[in-house]
Amino acid sequence: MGFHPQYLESFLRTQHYLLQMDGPLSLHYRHYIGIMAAARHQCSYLVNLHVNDFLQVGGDLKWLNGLDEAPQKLQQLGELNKILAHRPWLLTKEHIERLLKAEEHSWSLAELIHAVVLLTHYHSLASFTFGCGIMPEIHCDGGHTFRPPSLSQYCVCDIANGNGHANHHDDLFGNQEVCGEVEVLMERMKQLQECRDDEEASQEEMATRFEREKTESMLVVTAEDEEGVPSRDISRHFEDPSYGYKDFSRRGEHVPTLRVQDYSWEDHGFSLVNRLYPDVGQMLDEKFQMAYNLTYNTMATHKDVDTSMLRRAIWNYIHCMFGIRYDDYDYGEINQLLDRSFKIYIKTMVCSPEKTTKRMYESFWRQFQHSEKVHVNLLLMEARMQAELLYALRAITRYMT
Ligand SMILES: CC(C)C[C@H](N)C(=O)O
Repeated sequence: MGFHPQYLESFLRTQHYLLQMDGPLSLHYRHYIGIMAAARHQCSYLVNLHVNDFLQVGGDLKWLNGLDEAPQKLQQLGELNKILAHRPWLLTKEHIERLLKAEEHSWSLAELIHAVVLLTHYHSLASFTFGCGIMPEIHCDGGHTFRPPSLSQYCVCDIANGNGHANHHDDLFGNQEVCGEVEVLMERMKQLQECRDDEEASQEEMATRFEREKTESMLVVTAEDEEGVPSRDISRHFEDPSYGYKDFSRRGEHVPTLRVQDYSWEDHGFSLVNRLYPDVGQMLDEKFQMAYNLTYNTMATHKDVDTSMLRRAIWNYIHCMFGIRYDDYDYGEINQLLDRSFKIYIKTMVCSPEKTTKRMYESFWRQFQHSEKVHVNLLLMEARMQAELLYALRAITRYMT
């Protein structure tokens, strides 16, 4: 994240507030919820971090044996954790009610909002972590080091010699298709910009385009079908493998549409969070805006480019996978701007981040900078967080009214 200091600041401020500052939940609960959320995606890196923090603030070692050794109140959060992580559109006010009316194990509304924000924060942070190839340290289970792809263009000998340019590797990477990738993309953006003005699609046509993109996004195959090697670390105790994104995408379940007109972060979610957990709504809002608007006006080596169309396509594609529709957006643009290998990366990173591979990371946008790929990861992470939050907050609103 250090590539994007402005964003990093906003991220750290929010995270610090959620974990350390005054809030409805006790400190060890906060870290434990972080562990639960990261474990949903088997993210050992984040699990390890929060296990340490959990113990440091006096958390009970026993709880780390698994959710069933934690207090009933936390156990009840397990269901919400699962649904939020994999099929948030299935959340209903009944789920909320069960948490709020559980007699002595009840959650207060404020506690629940705090928990929901933590869960969505750590689900999406797990996406970012895997998306950037961050692994536990080399001495830990599942750990190995990460070499930035930009380095892979160089020979170790070049670096040792202080020879920064990949001269003799140019032919290797210089095949035609990869070479023109950025220019082709820029040309498409230009064309779309021009067409926008003279051709208005009907409401129906726009709705059809959304549905088509949503259905297609479900069919994007994320990873080789083999199951991952079960990890031996702590996260296995929390994870219920019977429930994942894959289950429903395989069965081709229908994802209902949430129209942003009916429930949006700006008009609905934001004020609900702010009312129940002051300041956090504001911080999240700033962080979303920061990620959405962040630009350096560059495309690989090209400068002074307006990239808003491309960034919007990425953001809206993620929301589209979650069934969230913006009536005024033409989803036809997505197919023009995001190619297959990019979609595979996006879907894997957002829906089953633990399946992201180095190869997937390297296969998309090969001419772009490493920092630009991290930038993509920020967009994916924040869009995912907002999507999950929207569904959780909508269920809470429905319960309250
Ligand atoms: C994600 C990238 C397309 C972002 C681009 N480099 C920009 O500064 O806007």
